[in-house]
Amino acid sequence: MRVKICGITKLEQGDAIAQLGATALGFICVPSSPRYVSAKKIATLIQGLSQPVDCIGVFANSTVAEICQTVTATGLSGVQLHGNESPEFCQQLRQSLPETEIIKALRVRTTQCLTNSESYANSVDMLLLDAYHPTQLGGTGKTLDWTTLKNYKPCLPWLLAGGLTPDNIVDALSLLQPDGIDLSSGVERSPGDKDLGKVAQLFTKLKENYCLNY
Ligand SMILES: O=C(O)c1ccccc1NCC(=O)[C@H](O)[C@H](O)COP(=O)(O)O
Repeated sequence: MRVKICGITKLEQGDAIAQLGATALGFICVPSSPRYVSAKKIATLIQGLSQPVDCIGVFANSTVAEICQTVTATGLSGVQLHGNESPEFCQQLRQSLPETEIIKALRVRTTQCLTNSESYANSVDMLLLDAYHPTQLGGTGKTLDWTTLKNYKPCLPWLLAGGLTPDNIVDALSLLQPDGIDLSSGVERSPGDKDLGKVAQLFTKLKENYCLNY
């Protein structure tokens, strides 16, 4: 199972989180976020990591040119689109960045969102389901209604996000079988400042309950 920890802003924390078992680190490229990191900073963070890990840049309603520029400048291995990007936009991005993983985040407001997720089948590699919030795009700490996802079997692999914590992860994974999980505020002290104790607790829970080998 993939485990993505999002909102990394400090090298020592990103490195420690990768060593604890994260398979992906997320870097927020949305300037209005308190977790925003510039392309220059992301490049430094990625270069400083002591072990290989997927490095995902999180964008919201950026242009193809802006995303390509950031990917080229940083060495990101993937991008997560967290705004209102259409399947056509994702297709265009894929043509411009054929080697880069593309994850489309859907902020689930109604069950119609889940049906619409099928329209991304040919334009992205993975889906991420996050909670809807009226004023914030992500990192809200708000959970999805997991029961509405019980029969969700999309045509693409998917990550469960939204308000996951070391305390609720076992409940979430006992109901759902995503291909991976994504956490941000549930493992931090304040926006962008990760709590390594909470990250360690998360991996302990995952190992105890799912026999994960890290
Ligand atoms: O985290 C942010 O500040 C953010 C800002 C703008 C767009 C996306 C953002 N985060 C995206 C993520 O992938 C978060 O990990 C995801 O929303 C889950 O966050 P949380 O509920 O805090 O675990």
